[in-house]
Amino acid sequence: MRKIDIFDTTLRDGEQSPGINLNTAEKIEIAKQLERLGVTIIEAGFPASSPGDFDAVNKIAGTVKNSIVTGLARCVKNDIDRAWEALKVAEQPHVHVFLATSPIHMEYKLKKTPDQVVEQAVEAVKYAKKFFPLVEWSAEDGFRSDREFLVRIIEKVIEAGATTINVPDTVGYATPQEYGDLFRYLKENVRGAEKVKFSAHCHDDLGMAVANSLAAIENGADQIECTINGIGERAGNASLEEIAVALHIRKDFYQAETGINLKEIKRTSQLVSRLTGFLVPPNKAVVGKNAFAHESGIHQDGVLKNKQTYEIISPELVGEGEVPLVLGKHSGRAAFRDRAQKLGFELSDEKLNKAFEEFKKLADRKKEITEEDLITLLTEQSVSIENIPKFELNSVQVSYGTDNIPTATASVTTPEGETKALAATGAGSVEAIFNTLEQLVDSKVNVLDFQVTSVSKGRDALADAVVKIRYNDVTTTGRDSSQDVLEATAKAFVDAINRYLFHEKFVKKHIAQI
Ligand SMILES: CC(=O)SCCNC(=O)CCNC(=O)[C@H](O)C(C)(C)COP(=O)(O)OP(=O)(O)OC[C@H]1O[C@@H](n2cnc3c(N)ncnc32)[C@H](O)[C@@H]1OP(=O)(O)O
Ligand SMILES: CC(C)C(=O)C(=O)O
Repeated sequence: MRKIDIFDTTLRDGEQSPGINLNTAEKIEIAKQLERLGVTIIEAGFPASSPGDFDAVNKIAGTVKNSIVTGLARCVKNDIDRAWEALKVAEQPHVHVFLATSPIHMEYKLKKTPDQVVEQAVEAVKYAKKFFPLVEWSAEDGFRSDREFLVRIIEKVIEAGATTINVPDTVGYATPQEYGDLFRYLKENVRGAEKVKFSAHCHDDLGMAVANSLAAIENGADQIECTINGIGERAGNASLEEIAVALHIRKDFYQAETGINLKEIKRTSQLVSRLTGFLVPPNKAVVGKNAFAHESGIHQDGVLKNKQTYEIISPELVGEGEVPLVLGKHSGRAAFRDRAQKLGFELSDEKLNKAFEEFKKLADRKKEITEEDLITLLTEQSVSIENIPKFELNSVQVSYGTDNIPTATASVTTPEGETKALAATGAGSVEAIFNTLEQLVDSKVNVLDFQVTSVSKGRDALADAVVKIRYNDVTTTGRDSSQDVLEATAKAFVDAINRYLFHEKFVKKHIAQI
């Protein structure tokens, strides 16, 4: 297995994301977590850029012991001096100097000829070498640079003492094949290439940063520069977590390992997200909330039979806790049964099917089915009155307005199989429902108590209604739930009547026998 060094630049290039501004304490917290994660190098900042960055780099250099700490510097003496001031306390002082090598950057940005750029790079590396044992030199916009010029300048900076050569795709323009090919070309054509590490640094403008980094590895790169959650300038950098996990899962193909403690990945991602305020998209590979969540019935059925049918990464690998199967509108019976059993419900097939039908109806209307929703649905089925002719509520409709008399219309199927519909008014919507249903069950019903509570949180929460009645001298309590408060109320009322029927048919008989 080849060892690939992970150079984390979350605190430097990552912090260049518009909208991110970390203070020293936050940077130290992230650096300590990166050390736990096992990255080889932490780029802690750009010491010459501000007193705050200087302070953060200096404190991190004095704190972190198990990863190399580096800082960025232009090919300018003052930048290198500031970097040395900040980094001299480090265990293995390392500096990262850079200079652009593409025609467009040299001509328009630096306003220098290629010869002047070579001279400036060499001088800077020589100067840095006076202080730092480890000097990385980056050819900024290296991918868009002329290959022969790259070979020339890289040979010169190696002679000047550079220990790592970084060839960035600064603007995220490369394709994997081209970027890989560039690494192969440089490794084959640069004199002294075997004396240094070659590093890749990719941006995600075309969404290819990770693919390009992996292509560089296939073609001889020894180090990858990347960030947690892929944050960074513009569309960001290559995601550290994706690269580390890809190399691990496909070690059969890449034959390379990073030394990253994969179990720390989730925690690191969450910390960076919290401190930067950059939320991780739910569908983000490896660290997204949905990265291990299976929602569709066919997938869930497969996963229950054998996880590997649809899961190439186990959540535990990256320190993610157990991820329950998502129950939603695309789920099937297998996942529903599995969750019901995990929640401790032992339902007959008939009751389970009934609960599943209710669940599907609810899932069509509700974005997220919570555990409380499921428990409510399953409890209803587990205590439901089976095998007796009973009332079924077919529909209920309420007309309400602040200036109108509330009117409810309801339709029920009676225990005898007859469909009846009626309308009645009331002082409020609930009373109108009760008055209508009372007429449909043909006898006086006293409502002794009535309560509605919400089962879960949010504006689309399920409503749970409880209605206690006195009906033909028997007291029963009905309960039902629905996303709509009034529908839950009507169903709970009908449930109370059915419990009376159950009482008459079974309980009374049972009492008479004793
Ligand atoms: C690809 C990358 O991500 S590179 C890193 C980018 N990161 C940053 O720029 C963040 C920190 N930067 C800063 O705080 C500031 O830009 C500073 C402190 C570095 C410099 O600030 P200023 O002195 O005001 O210069 P300004 O940013 O306006 O322009 C950059 C200057 O550096 C020059 N320069 C750019 N890159 C390099 C380099 N690698 N080596 C030497 N000079 C460089 C530019 O040509 C320009 O010079 P000019 O002023 O003579 O035209
Ligand atoms: C400083 C260099 C490595 C950089 O960030 C880039 O080229 O994107």
